[in-house]
Amino acid sequence: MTTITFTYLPGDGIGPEVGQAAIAVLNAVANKFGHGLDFEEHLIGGAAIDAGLKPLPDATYAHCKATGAILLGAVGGPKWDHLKGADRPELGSLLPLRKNLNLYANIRPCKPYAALIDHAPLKRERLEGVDFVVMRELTGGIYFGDKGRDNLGAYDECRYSEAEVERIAIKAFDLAMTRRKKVTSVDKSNVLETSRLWRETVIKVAARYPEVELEHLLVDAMTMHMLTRAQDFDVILTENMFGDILTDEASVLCGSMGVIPSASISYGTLGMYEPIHGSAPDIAGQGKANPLAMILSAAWMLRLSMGMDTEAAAIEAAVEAALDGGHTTGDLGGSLSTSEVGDWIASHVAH
Ligand SMILES: NC(=O)C1=CN([C@@H]2O[C@H](COP(=O)(O)OP(=O)(O)OC[C@H]3O[C@@H](n4cnc5c(N)ncnc54)[C@H](O)[C@@H]3O)[C@@H](O)[C@H]2O)C=CC1
Ligand SMILES: CC(C)CC(=O)C(=O)O
Ligand SMILES: [Mg+2]
Repeated sequence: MTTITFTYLPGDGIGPEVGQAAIAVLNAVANKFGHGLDFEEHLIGGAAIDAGLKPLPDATYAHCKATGAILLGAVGGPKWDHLKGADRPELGSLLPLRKNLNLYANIRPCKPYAALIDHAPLKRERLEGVDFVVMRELTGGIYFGDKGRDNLGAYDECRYSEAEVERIAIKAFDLAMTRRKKVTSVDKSNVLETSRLWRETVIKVAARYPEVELEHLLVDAMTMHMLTRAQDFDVILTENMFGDILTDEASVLCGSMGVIPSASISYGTLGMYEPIHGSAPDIAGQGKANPLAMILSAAWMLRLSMGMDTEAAAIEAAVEAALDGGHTTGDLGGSLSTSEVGDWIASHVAH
């Protein structure tokens, strides 16, 4: 019997709500395919702080390292906003987890579901045929630089080494080779030195992939191109902060923040899987959160960390069926609660 083994980190806000829905779906997958399900739930972020622990408790990190497969909800929220530096959930738990596990490649897909095209706030012709993936660098850049306050004000340092740019570029080009063979690299090389290094390095890596078309765009213009000619993109390669911002924008093409999953990977099967959204304090505790991004993240965990393609595909088919049938939360125009959507998908997987 194969066992689905992972670390479950519900975190804060809607994290535990969408997490519970994903666990229900994973239970259904385990039953349907005759697998064991072995996961431990650990504290992270504000939930850990409230329990009197560090934002990333040692036991949490140790278990993540041991299983090498992590399903995370979200961390942070207004309750912990008064905290400073590494005492904050975001800086003290999520970022070190990504950095210490060397999860440098964050993959975020944008392929609007047919059932949602008329729901999105853009015209149908802007959305039909859209199918791109953002390859976001995740362990470098401004989020990880020296930061602080001094007598002049405040500062956040942005650094990238050539090796950091090269390895994420290789991931993007390798992915493009399995798709439509186009990489769009997004930077701000008209102003930033890190972006100049980024562009030079991407050009060097591109020389090793003669079949792949390479396009460069500046990030400010990219925010416009993404809404006006999204069909032109295949793999979008970008640094940490630009990828963070551009993928929230991509959620507009997909109909909601609640439908885009992500995988954070490096080498081998190690991976952390999480929705692109945050803890959504404005809707937390109300059963309104859309669990699809979390459920799809669980599917990616099965596929990328455990090689369970069939099981992942079963979840993805159930999500598509839920959307086709209108079994959705309010953000997508439906009337179901978070757990009702999770249960609907779990029962679809079970049949
Ligand atoms: N990976 C993580 O743990 C992340 C954590 N955060 C943290 O989350 C907190 C809230 O940040 P925000 O800027 O409000 O971003 P957010 O992504 O939590 O929410 C932005 C908007 O999208 C909506 N939304 C998000 N997820 C949704 C879902 N599953 N279903 C329906 N609607 C959804 C929210 O209601 C809100 O209106 C902050 O403390 C932030 O630092 C933010 C992003 C990622
Ligand atoms: C703490 C943030 C960097 C998390 C975030 O917004 C993200 O990874 O999308
Ligand atoms: Mg973000």
